[in-house]
Amino acid sequence: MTEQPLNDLVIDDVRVTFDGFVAVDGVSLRVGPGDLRFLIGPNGAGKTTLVDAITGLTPATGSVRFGGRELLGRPVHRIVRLGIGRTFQTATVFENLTVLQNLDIAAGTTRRPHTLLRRRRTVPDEVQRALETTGLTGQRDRAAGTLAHGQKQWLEIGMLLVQNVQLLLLDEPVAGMSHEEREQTGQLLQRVGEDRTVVVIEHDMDFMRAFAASVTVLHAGRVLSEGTVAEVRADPRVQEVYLGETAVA
Ligand SMILES: Nc1ncnc2c1ncn2[C@@H]1O[C@H](COP(=O)(O)OP(=O)(O)OP(=O)(O)O)[C@@H](O)[C@H]1O
Repeated sequence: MTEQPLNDLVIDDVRVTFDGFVAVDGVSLRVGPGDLRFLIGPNGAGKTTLVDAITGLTPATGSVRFGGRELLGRPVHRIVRLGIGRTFQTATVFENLTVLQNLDIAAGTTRRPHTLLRRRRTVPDEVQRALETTGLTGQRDRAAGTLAHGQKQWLEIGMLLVQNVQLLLLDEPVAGMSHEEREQTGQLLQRVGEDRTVVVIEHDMDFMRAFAASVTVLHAGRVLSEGTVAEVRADPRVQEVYLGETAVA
């Protein structure tokens, strides 16, 4: 096995209930670095709730381990410190600050607030690498609020990279993007996923088909199917669930 077990995400029998309603009903799955796992499923399947459980936003039972460490029961900030980061459907960047300043703040550099706002000659290595990986080098002095929609999402991913995040959980990263932005985002996720563990919640089946290395299908809080894109597309249970929705097959 070439995977580093240390950075495997191992989810075992996770359950989340809201006032007796079971939103996640005993989900188990495993994702390793180098994989690009897409988490798909109809509305209400439990995808976001599962990610909320992993990141400490909602209480859950069972076990979620990353790098061998149990995450369930830890507060959000401690989970972040273990190298776990997520994005939401709407990018959360500081619109009035430049791309560089956003990355600086995410990197937690020790500069004081007033010096953070000043332009500077040297850029820390991890910030430079994040600019290059996300293709934002040419935009570094632009206010984040003036970026195109896709660029804001890439900046948000860059903000996770400078924090040395090893597990990225991305919620519909290409929603609202142009075709070209989707292609670029897919390539970015492939680069990021080469040596990190990446889980992408997605409704866009074309994007999933083009870029997923593996797929987990959730339905009614449970894992319905799992495998390569071809395997889940061929699964009659998946076709049944998606009948009348976006065609998977
Ligand atoms: N805080 C909450 N309180 C009560 N029910 C909730 C809460 N959060 C989610 N749910 C319910 O849990 C179920 C799973 O929701 P979740 O948002 O995880 O689904 P999803 O697969 O992410 O759907 P979508 O693709 O529409 O975002 C839904 O029936 C939802 O209504």
